[in-house]
Amino acid sequence: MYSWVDGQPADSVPLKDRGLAYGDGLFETMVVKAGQPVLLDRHLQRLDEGCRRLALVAEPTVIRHEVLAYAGALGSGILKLILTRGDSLRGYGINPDAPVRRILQGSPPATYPPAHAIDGIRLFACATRLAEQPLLAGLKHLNRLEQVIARAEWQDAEHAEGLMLDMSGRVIEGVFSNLFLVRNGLLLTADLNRCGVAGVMRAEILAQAQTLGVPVAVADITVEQLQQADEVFMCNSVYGIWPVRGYAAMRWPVGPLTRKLQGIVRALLDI
Ligand SMILES: C=C(O[C@@H]1C=C(C(=O)O)C=C[C@H]1N)C(=O)O
Ligand SMILES: Cc1ncc(COP(=O)(O)O)c(C=O)c1O
Repeated sequence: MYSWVDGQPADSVPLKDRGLAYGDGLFETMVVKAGQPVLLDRHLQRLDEGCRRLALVAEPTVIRHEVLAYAGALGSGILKLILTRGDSLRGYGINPDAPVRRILQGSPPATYPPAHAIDGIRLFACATRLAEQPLLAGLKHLNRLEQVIARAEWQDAEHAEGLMLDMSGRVIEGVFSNLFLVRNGLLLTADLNRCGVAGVMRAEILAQAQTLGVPVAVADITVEQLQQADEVFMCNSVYGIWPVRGYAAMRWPVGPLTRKLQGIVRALLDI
């Protein structure tokens, strides 16, 4: 399906686009089912927060309207929304008059091996560490070189995802997912105030767990805590939940809370 730029069919952006020059922008990747974007409100909420923190002046009503129209035309698949700070001349200085650019791209539904969700995955131990930058932490901004470098660390099919630590050795997230662990009935995910992307699926899982009455915590996670976990799983807004069976020499069974949350998320994503 054709991409749209500022609401019009297009397959290119100007060379002066600041998303290209500096990664000056944000993106959202969402699943579309029967013409409807799944978890749209959460995606738009994160985008709004990103716009606020980067001082990007976007038009939320126009964006929502355009995403819904594009999703309707796509039918089912993956919708990627990119916002950039539009055009500027050479140099970092912002042109306050340049309108934010909206890019919408559609692709076919994701085709991950069903075994990832059924049997669980092994995590590659990424050597690439996440740098701490509270100004950007949590945002899904366009500067994703850490993830690009980390994803190039492994090519084998044994590892479906990689685990990333921060510079201090805290367990943060996957290369394209967030991490949860379960220990003595408590569901724990990493504090993302220094680095990491605050995933839409992570937010949904925290909310669903609270509805189920499961105690949840958002806190720093050490490698020792990971080792002692009863269950570990990864999540993102496209594949839902993948149980984790192994990381380095650590092993975990696929546990009951992982399966329960997986069932809820599968129903949401219709997978
Ligand atoms: C990097 C993108 O999106 C992320 C990756 C996935 C995925 O590969 O499953 C899903 C959602 C996002 N977390 C992208 O370019 O769309
Ligand atoms: C680094 C990183 N962490 C986490 C996620 C999961 O985010 P979401 O649940 O919004 O798909 C992504 C997806 O892009 C990501 O790139």
